[in-house]
Amino acid sequence: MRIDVVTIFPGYLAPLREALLGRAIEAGLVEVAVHDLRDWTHDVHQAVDDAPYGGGPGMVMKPQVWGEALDAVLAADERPARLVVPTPAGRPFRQSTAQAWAGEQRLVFACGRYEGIDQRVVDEAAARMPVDEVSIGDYVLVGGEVAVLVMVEAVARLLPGVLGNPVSAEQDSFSDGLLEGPAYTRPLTWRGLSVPEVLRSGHHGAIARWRRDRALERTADRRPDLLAALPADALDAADRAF
Ligand SMILES: Nc1ncccc1[N+](=O)[O-]
Repeated sequence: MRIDVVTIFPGYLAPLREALLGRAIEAGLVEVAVHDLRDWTHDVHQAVDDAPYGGGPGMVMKPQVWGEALDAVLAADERPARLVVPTPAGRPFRQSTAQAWAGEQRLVFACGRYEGIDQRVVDEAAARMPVDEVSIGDYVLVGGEVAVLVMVEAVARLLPGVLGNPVSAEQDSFSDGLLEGPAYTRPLTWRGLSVPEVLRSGHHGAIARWRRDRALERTADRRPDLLAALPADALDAADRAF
């Protein structure tokens, strides 16, 4: 997969080259190219924004600059691309979104700052490629760069070979619609607190049942909305206690 990010703060995306993702890039599992939007300005001030039509606070990013930038970035590789625009006004980004995007050959992220990007950039792009305006949460960040770090990590870890043990991608929180329950490792007792007996029993059936009960309990407590959204057949008789 090739990932391109267009931003006025390329330095914000430096963490993409660290750790897990850094190794995936070195292994050629994913290519990442970060582009400075200002490279496509032509004025001495390298202006990327202007006052909003209709008035109101803040500035809107100019369509001409974005149009030239996206044309150039898209032309750099013939693989079909999906354009992703992080925005608080977007559809929610979920694990299912990450799973869907993991099948893409190319993702191009357009990081908006200020009050966003002139809508015509998205509308014009949508005529020639899939475009997703997505939000990582109901709070307002200063720009889309942090959201891109979140989304790239969520997608890249699903790519074959990126995670050491791929099974854990399936057993993630959300992959079965429930939150993950508590996890424990050595020592057996720590500051007077012991690991639940069942996890040391070697009885895989009981362990699986205990883990599901803890996941159901935690989901009912912290995310009742997820429990309510589960398909009817997702809960078996033993689950219905929650
Ligand atoms: N929440 C956000 N705030 C600003 C830009 C992007 C955002 N997002 O969630 O993608």
